[in-house]
Amino acid sequence: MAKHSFQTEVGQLLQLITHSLYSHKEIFIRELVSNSSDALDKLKYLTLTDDQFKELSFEPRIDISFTDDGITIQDNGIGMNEADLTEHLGTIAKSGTKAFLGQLTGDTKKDSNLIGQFGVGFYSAFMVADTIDVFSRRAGEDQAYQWSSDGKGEFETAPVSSEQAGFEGQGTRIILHINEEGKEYANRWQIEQVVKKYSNHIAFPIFLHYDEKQYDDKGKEKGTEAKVSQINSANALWKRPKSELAESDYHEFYKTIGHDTEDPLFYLHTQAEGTLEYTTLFYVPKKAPFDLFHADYKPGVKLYVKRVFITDDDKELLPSYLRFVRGVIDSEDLPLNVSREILQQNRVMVNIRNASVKKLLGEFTRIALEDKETYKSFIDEFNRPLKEGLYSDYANKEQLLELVRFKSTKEEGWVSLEEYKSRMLPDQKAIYYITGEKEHVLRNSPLLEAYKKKDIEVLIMDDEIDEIVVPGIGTYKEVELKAVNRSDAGEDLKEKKDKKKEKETQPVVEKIKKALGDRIKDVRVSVRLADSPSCIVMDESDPSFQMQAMLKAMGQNAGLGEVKPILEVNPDHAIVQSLKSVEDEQRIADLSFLLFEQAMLIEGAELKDPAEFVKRLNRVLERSIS
Ligand SMILES: Nc1ncnc2c1ncn2[C@@H]1O[C@H](COP(=O)(O)OP(=O)(O)OP(=O)(O)O)[C@@H](O)[C@H]1O
Repeated sequence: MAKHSFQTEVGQLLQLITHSLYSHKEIFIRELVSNSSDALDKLKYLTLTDDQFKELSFEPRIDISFTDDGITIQDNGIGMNEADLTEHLGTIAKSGTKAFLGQLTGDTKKDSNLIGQFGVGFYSAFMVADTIDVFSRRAGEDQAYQWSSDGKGEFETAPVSSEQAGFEGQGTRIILHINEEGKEYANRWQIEQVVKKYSNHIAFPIFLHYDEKQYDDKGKEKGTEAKVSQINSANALWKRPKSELAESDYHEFYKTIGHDTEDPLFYLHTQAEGTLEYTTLFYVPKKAPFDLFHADYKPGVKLYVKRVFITDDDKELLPSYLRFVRGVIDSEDLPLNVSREILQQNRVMVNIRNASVKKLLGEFTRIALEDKETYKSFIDEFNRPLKEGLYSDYANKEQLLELVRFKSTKEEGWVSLEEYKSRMLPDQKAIYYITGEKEHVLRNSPLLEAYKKKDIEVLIMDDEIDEIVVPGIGTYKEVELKAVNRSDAGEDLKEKKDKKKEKETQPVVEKIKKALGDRIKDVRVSVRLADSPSCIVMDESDPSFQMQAMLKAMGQNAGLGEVKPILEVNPDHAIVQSLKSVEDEQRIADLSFLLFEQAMLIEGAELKDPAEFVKRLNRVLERSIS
């Protein structure tokens, strides 16, 4: 026997599973059955598309039986050789596993939800088993192998004979030597109930082997008889008429294909007939999948052709901004041997994809109108991917603009652009927004003072994607979107009297400009300030502070040079007023720099030279108390 150690993450995950999923022990059956079903799907596909497997006589099935100390689950699917066993049952292939494990809090309830989204798979069986033996033979290979482990850090693999494996041909047999926790499942009724609950609509038959007690005429036990019965309905759920399906059927099926412990937020079942015949069953999870923002996320939609599984690893079945959707696409018109490479150019596939996007966006729109509470939960989780759609799915931009939500200075919670537009003041020229990292910093920004005073609503955009997406929106129903931290948004606020003030304050502006020199791009008289003496804005053509930080983080700031802000000063503020009469160079410099540096600080920007700032501050303070 060859000894192997589990990848560190597997060890951690095993620990967590046993502690967090305690109240959901039964899911081990769902996970093992789902793995068997995947293995059958894979082999079925090969028998239809690969010459090497076309002759294979193959009646896909899953068998569950009992041994003296446990439960056995067997399938005649694709199987695994020694390398597969070591890799698939010794490591976790999912990207971002480390980051995921780092997110866990130690709070059982929260962690069990997170683990639900992560998908525990095979390892969940260690909740109910002291040791697990896996016997497997890969389709097309002669040698069978055994994998054994007690889930405590190591596992062993070895070649075995057909007798030892317990079967001829390809497939996998998993023997769970159950522990105290697992005992309750080692009977016919429990297994039947759990399989019906989660795996009724797995497309392959599941047979249960059990001993039935026999009685004589007098009702006395005379022995047992071995029986086999099929315990699931083995039809693809999505193919059944909607009228025959209850919400609970949809929900349990979701838990199987979505590997989730919770019900979905909502689902959408479409059976299209006509020029193209296909079925789609889409689910939106309650919680965002853990890998939603990982570049190598696992897609959630499986493609079938006439109920034959084709792929679950195609990121193009839906546009990437809808990658949180789980479910099934089943086409009657695609060829079975459609190669995954040409799928994207296939006319049928393109049509199904476009129609699916329309259907999904239509459903989101309906929910937004009819079920505010569900829509809020949806936006809480999926606002950001929807915003990605604004720049990646031009054809549906108008509809996406109605779906995305923002925070606002006028309302608690989420607001839509439509709501904003309906609240605009009669002479308001644009939809105003402010971008930045932290909501509370934005809400307290001096840039908002004039808008507050004039009762103009401003959208608060603290999601880092806003910075990239929103400037590209341009207009919403012919109303321009304008960032208030941009130089030209101030123009809109200007009134006649401001022109006069601008003129009067010009000498002060010149003084400050001279004092600050090349630290700033320009100094201007502000119309946006009410209480604060100064603020910082960026020139129309320059990237904002966050954009600069983002470019820097991505290593793309080379050639950008130093981007300088524009300083705006409040002509009515006492500090600015006082500068009119100050002649002492040092004092002009101190006050000018303090106006500039405080505006930087309030925007959350870093000061170039904090020590100098403190010296200046102290000079001014000293003078004020002497
Ligand atoms: N019965 C089986 N037949 C063939 N391969 C299997 C079987 N069970 C597991 N495997 C292999 O082991 C891998 C790991 O299984 P595991 O259940 O841990 O995760 P998964 O199924 O890939 O992910 P998840 O369950 O979260 O979707 C599978 O992807 C598959 O390659």
